[in-house]
Amino acid sequence: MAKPLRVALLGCGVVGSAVARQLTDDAADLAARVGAPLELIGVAVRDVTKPRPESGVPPELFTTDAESLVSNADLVVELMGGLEPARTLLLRAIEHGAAVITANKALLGADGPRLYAAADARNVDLSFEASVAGAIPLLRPLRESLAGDDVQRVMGIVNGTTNYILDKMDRTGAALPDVLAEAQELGYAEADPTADVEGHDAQAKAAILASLAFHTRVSSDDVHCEGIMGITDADIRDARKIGCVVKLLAICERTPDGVSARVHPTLVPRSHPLASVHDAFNAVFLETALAGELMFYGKGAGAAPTASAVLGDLVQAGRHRVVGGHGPRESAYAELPVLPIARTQTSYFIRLDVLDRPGVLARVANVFGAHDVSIESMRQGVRRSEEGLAILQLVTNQAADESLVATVEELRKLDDVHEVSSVLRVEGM
Ligand SMILES: NC(=O)C1=CN([C@@H]2O[C@H](COP(=O)(O)OP(=O)(O)OC[C@H]3O[C@@H](n4cnc5c(N)ncnc54)[C@H](OP(=O)(O)O)[C@@H]3O)[C@@H](O)[C@H]2O)C=CC1
Ligand SMILES: N[C@@H](CC=O)C(=O)O
Repeated sequence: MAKPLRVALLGCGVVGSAVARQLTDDAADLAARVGAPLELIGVAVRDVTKPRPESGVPPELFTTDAESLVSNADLVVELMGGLEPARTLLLRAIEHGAAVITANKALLGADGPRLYAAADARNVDLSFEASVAGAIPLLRPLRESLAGDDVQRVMGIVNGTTNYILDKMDRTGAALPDVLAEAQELGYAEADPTADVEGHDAQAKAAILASLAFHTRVSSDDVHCEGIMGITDADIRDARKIGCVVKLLAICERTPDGVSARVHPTLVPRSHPLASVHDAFNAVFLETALAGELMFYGKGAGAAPTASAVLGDLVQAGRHRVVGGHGPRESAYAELPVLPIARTQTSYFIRLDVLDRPGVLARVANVFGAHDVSIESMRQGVRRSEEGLAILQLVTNQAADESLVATVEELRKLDDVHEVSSVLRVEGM
């Protein structure tokens, strides 16, 4: 057995506590797998007086001096979250030659290439399996197993909180704010849950996935993002009526013109495997040139599942310290253009409240035709006779998003249209 490896833990919240607990409870097995004991030398937190019995960390190991900690460690595990001071601390740890492990998708989505380059230059491991889809082994397959294949499409549910909320709304009819509170209590939501419900957490994960899948530089700002706060009970009911369920999807595509990445609420047919992803579970589909279709499924959030991914990275990085070698590198990449959402091919579900009068269907259809958008299906809903309105629910065939946006704009201006009451994208029909 080699001499102990010094581990610095930055953060001891939901995930950090579970990692610390496992480092103590499973010390002997982890040491055997690494080939050296993992010695926790300190845990950086904001408040050293906060009791954290669940972590099993002796009180004397807590510190607010994260900088000294990272300068003295062989392995640094960052579970604080946020951009700063996490970025500065990780760069400092790399500079000191420590291998770094992080679950911080916000930081990687915003500034991943800078960290990848720093780790490569210093020849140290930078591992971040837990940053996307929690416990699911997804990034290592992308970085290693599929390195010789061409990934063409990544489509998945990568935020546990919003899946928990949408699934609960679908299954129980509960209201969004009540279910969000539950997701927070269960430890799925980010410290600021707006990152979950407004789609920014999934946006950062989509940037990481697109960068790894297509070996190019995609940052969070390149990812079109819409959250779930606008999803209403009526949307959930409409989805049900047309045999769909609403999911927040991250979709990354390689096209002949470049790459695209987007996150938005999406209608998914109930027959599609993603429709059966319940609670805080995540699932990701990959379509590749050689392997064909692959699906990854598992727990995407929560203390223990996320700790599993972090510890996997820690064991691998520790092993490299003991026997040599290093994990995959990310600083060699193509500079592929990132396409705006306007040029992405997609389908829309549109709900219209129209005046029920002769010729209305033809006039509505003309608007679609004028923008080269064809209608896949149309359903006329219950007539609200006192207002003389009828509800039309239409699903389009695939078209450029800009044509679909223009179609909706023109529908809004049509005299026959009282209101465009819902617009959602559809995938997997
Ligand atoms: N929760 C989950 O299911 C998942 C989380 N992640 C990611 O893991 C990371 C940690 O998440 P989570 O455990 O939920 O977060 P928490 O908010 O529960 O914990 C954050 C911890 O970091 C400490 N901390 C925050 N800022 C500082 C600072 N400036 N200096 C020192 N310590 C600091 C906090 O200290 P104190 O306790 O004193 O406030 C706390 O212990 C995040 O990047 C998150 O996105 C990834 C996958 C799943
Ligand atoms: N808040 C995130 C936690 C994991 O990344 C989520 O809900 O998925």
